[in-house]
Amino acid sequence: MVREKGFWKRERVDEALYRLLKKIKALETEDVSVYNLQGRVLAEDIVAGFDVPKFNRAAMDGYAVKAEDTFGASVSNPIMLQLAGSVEIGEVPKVVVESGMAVRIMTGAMMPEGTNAVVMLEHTRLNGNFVEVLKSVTPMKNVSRVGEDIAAGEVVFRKGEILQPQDAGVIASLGIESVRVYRKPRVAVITTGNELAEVGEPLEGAKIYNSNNPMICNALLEFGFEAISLGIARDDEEELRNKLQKALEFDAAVITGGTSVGAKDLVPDVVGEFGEIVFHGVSMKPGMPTGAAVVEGKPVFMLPGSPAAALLGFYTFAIPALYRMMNVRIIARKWSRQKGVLQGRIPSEIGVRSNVRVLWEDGKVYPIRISGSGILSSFVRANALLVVPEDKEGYEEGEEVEVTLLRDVTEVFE
Ligand SMILES: Nc1nc2c(c(=O)[nH]1)N[C@H]1C(S)=C(S)[C@@H](COP(=O)(O)OP(=O)(O)OC[C@H]3O[C@@H](n4cnc5c(N)ncnc54)[C@H](O)[C@@H]3O)O[C@H]1N2
Ligand code: MOO
Repeated sequence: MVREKGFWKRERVDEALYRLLKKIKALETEDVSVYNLQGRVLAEDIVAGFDVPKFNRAAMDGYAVKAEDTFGASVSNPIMLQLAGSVEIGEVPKVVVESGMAVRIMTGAMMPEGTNAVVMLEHTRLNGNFVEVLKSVTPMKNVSRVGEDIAAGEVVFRKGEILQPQDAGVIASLGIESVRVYRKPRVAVITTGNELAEVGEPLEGAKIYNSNNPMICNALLEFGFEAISLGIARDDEEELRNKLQKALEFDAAVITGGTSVGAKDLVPDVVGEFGEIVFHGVSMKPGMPTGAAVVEGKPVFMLPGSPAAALLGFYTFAIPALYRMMNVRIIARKWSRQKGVLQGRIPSEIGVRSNVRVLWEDGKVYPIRISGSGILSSFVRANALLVVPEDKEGYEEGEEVEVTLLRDVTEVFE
């Protein structure tokens, strides 16, 4: 059957997309190793089973001391403490420190019993068996305390997060080997047209090379989806049916070409035999003849053959629909620049470029309080980076700043 009826009724893009998304369900979930989580959508909340760090540990190289022993120490008034040994990193310290003693310690090592602060190496002088303390420390100074990064019982990640390298780091630090994520859609790509030749074949007469298929496969890879090229279907109903049947073994299908009103534009009719056409014809340029169907719950995208229209149709409809299959809507993309009003002052040292981790939410930018280099959770509590350049002394509360997103900002469907 040839339609040759034109697009008198064209639907708005957002309405067409809304109706399509309502008809798509999430795929099933699977357990994936912490080594392979990049870009996967979390299907469960993750709760910390224990405190991170699990023990008080040194945050600087230097000497573990009782802070009270150092009170009043200065360069002009050094306080002498007796060197009582050293703590090896990764080992439970054997020394018990009493008043008047200091123990050599490295960043990350467990604080020995009896100590409550670390004097940085730069603020000491070794003198035989004695350590001269040149600067006093307050209790817990240069100590990373139990649960400072993550507290036991805390919900560290919520379902619907698109996982990033820092998340894998935090998940591993909690001793979790694998997590439940949505399966990634596997998408079949068919390009239609009698004029198409596959790259590698000779180009004869009025033929052109099939550029849409590699383009769409790469666009799928760009977002981490699996692409399966089913090659070219000639403008023949039977051939289209066969290819579509094969495509339906996967989770979704993208077909380009044959969506318009010409005598050879068979795609909507053939797809319509298999399932429900949700829309066909949208008020968008280029891409007016774009359509989508749902067949056995699987989306089938009918993109125009014109390459630029095909790619725009793909980004506009296929990307949101494929993320819908992983139960999320993306509100803002990773690495995008966003504006927001700063909710706290951010000081920065002149001459140093400060990478301040912040939370960007509803047009507001919140500085993340704990952001030392050892605190990986700061990269999870934050979703954006505010760079203070070398020549700036920071930003004031209330200033409008521009941040770079460190993760996709998402919303869950179910
Ligand atoms: N009378 C009308 N004619 C057309 C209309 C219309 O409303 N009324 N719409 C136009 C618009 S807008 C577009 S877009 C195109 C889309 O047509 P189709 O989706 O049917 O695409 P084809 O006719 O198959 O091809 C269009 C164009 O793209 C080239 N093509 C196709 N496949 C590939 C491929 N895999 N790689 C590279 N290039 C490809 C094809 O050779 C054509 O040049 O229709 C207008 N016509
Ligand atoms: O609407 Mo078509 O502009 O050429 O895709």
